[in-house]
Amino acid sequence: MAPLVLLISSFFIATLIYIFLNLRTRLLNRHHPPLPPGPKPWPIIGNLPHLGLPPHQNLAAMVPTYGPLIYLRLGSVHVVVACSASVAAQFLKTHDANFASRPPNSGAKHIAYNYKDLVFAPYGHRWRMFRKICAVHLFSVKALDEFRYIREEEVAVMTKALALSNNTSTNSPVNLAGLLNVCTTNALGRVLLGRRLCGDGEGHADLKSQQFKEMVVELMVLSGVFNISDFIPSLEWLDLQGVAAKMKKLHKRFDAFLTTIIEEHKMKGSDYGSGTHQQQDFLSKLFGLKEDVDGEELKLTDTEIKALLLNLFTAGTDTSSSTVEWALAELIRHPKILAQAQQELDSVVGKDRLVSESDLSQLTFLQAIVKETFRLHPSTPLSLPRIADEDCEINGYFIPKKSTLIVNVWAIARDPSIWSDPLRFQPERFLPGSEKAHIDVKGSDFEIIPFGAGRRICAGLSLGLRMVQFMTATLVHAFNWDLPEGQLAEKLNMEEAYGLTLQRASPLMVHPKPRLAAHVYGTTKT
Ligand code: HEM
Repeated sequence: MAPLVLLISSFFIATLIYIFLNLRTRLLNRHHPPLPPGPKPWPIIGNLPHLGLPPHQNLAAMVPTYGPLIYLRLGSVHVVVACSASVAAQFLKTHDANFASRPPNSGAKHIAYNYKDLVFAPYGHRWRMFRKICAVHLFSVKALDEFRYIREEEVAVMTKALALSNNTSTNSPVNLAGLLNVCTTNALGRVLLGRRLCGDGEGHADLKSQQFKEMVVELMVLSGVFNISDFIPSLEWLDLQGVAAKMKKLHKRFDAFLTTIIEEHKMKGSDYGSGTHQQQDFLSKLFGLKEDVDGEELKLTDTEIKALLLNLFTAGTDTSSSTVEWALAELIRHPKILAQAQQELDSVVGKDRLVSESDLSQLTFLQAIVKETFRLHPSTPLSLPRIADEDCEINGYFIPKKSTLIVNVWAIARDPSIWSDPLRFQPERFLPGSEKAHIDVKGSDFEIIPFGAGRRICAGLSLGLRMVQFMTATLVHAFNWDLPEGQLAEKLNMEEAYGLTLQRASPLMVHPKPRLAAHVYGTTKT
């Protein structure tokens, strides 16, 4: 009986909230400029049914009807969606200080240690401290250069695994995403913890690493769900989609994993490195933190350390590896572009060694390919949401305090009023002398903002960009690419699966064919 009473009273409360919100909206519209246009909301649930799957595509489809600034009411929450570069710039540049925090959500509560992390920390002291620590010890040019050898070693391991896959008698195709993910996770693992997380990097993954990858994928899928309880808090106790229960279970697994890592690390001591490389890993640096040069307190608790590691491993692996997978899929579909990129690489690097990170600045065409991939396949198509601290006005529309801001990065980068032939993969548009030659992906050109923009722009932009460019360059340079027998390049499935990150609906299965001198791959004795 009790659950029925609770259910009825929850709906009663939700109905009262709905009536109150309707009244409030009318009152707001009387004293303020109007809210932005948007589809008519349903009672109680508001526009939740309008989101559909995948939401970034459905929201983009609303632009011709409502324009580039759309208002939705999701349950009891005001939501505004920015779907053009100029509207995004209004929010993330002109009014960025007002949108510097993230809205409350079940993922932050149940998975990210109840907002004790960096990604969901409210704008303030803890967030600044996390950003400062990461900026100095992980993402500065000095830190990136210090750990360059690790990324180069891990990419070489992946290259060897791909070359070896070509020698096997089974002739089964390789799941490229799997190896790319192992590569990014191990490169990050060695920088953060001083050790690999996924087997040996050559595809012989152990059970633990398989479980870790599954946890990251599950986190992305759960974080991408529009959880009804986030929008109708009175229904939270019902957990209608079962999302909270799954999140709590996942959190327990992550926490056990991270607690073991921290305890093992404390026992092992802080020194890491071999041969000429004697750097301390990031975790050891975190343990040693006390205060910075300005005397500001920078000491982190164990919970904060686990929350930060959780952020870095989840935000920093899948995003980069899936972007490279999309890049390769586009290049396989466009053999002329692939050949042109290989020509550039051969002339800069030659055929007697692998690409090194120091080559990247000379690879203009390769960089254009990476930009074009970020344009068509941004790894977080709806970026990460922000929340309005105060009421404000954008383009003559009223944006109420506590509105959630969604920036449709995916739609902006396909806007036909900004991009010519927007659905075509055309890296030349970014080459010197072309229409978009000066456009970059680092948050100041709002036509293409795969890393977001403003104060909460991606903390790992410098690493993510380097890693994507480096892995793409290596794969293009070291191999020609065949599809499994019977599959035609022009018919390659380019559908998107839905999650917080933009995965391919069907993983890219390939046969890599080495094209450099044999000794380069490390599979033969020189
Ligand atoms: C292809 C690579 C990547 C892409 C496309 C990407 C994209 C993004 C986006 C769109 C945001 C939200 C920005 C906003 O609110 O405006 C974000 C935030 C974040 N990213 Fe990335 N990311 C990538 C790689 C990385 C890497 C390698 C790391 C770290 C190892 C990382 C760590 C973070 C963190 C910590 C935040 C939260 C920042 C904050 O709230 O202050 N990301 N990323």
